[in-house]
Amino acid sequence: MSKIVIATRESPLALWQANHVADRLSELHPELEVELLGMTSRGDQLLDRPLYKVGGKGLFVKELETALQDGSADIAVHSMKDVPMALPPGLTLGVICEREDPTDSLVGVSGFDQLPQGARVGTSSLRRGSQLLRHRPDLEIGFLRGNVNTRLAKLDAGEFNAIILASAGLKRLGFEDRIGQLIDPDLSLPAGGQGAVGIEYRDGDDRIAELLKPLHHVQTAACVLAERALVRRLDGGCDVPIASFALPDGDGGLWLRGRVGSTEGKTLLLAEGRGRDPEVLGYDVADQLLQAGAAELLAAVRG
Ligand SMILES: NCc1[nH]cc(CCC(=O)O)c1CC(=O)O
Repeated sequence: MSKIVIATRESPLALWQANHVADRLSELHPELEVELLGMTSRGDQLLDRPLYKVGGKGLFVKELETALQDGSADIAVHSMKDVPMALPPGLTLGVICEREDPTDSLVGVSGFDQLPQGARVGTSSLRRGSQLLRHRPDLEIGFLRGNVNTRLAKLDAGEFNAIILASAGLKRLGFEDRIGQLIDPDLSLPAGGQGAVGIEYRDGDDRIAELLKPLHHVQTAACVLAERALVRRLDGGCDVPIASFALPDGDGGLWLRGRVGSTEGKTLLLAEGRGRDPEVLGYDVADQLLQAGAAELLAAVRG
């Protein structure tokens, strides 16, 4: 009997996603033995500091990739938002599953108009903070990290008037009723890969590629490829204020929007484009942002 070992982080959301992949694999291949290998990542340990200060890139995936490289696991299930733009040699992100809701959600109040002047909103994402301050410069952005459940508990303990979380995580974990408002992407353009789950495995592992094939979602993969090409060109990750979001343009191509902001929300560079080749489109929109001064803005954020 053949077997597949799935490496996953142990946060409730990561476990939900890994179990979801495990369930789908068991349905597709009833004889397959599916095993989960839970691991703690550096990103789950260093919770007292913002990601951009502890070297955000790769903090959530490194341990999982090591398990793939040393053979203790066959696949790793990731939130695409957390996966660095450059993969280690010998590994591939061959499968991107169908995207859940890619938006950000406002939790705690039913809309931004419900927040009084100077209200405290929790998020440690520079991307969310920058866009939110542009919309409502009076708000105070408060430090908020930890897994989805921890963040909701901090809101409930009264540390914030409202918090912002990815809609996908809330929906997957059964917290849909906590969503006060799905924030329009025009107000908070999502991060590259947000809402999509990707599966990484050893390049050339044909047995695994064959088992996973039905989980791949072509349209999601094209969108995420374009979004990540943009972020890669800007040398960014989820640790910098870059938004990158693609949608099918209804004409067989993609519509990609990108934004780069300053942390205090005063500057927000916008660019967009349409095209059929996801990577070319991503680089094209990134180049527009670079021409508008994105590199200087990001250098100032990184300090
Ligand atoms: N950085 C943490 C992280 N990585 C992926 C998600 C949500 C799920 C997703 O985007 O697929 C979250 C939590 C959040 O941003 O609220």
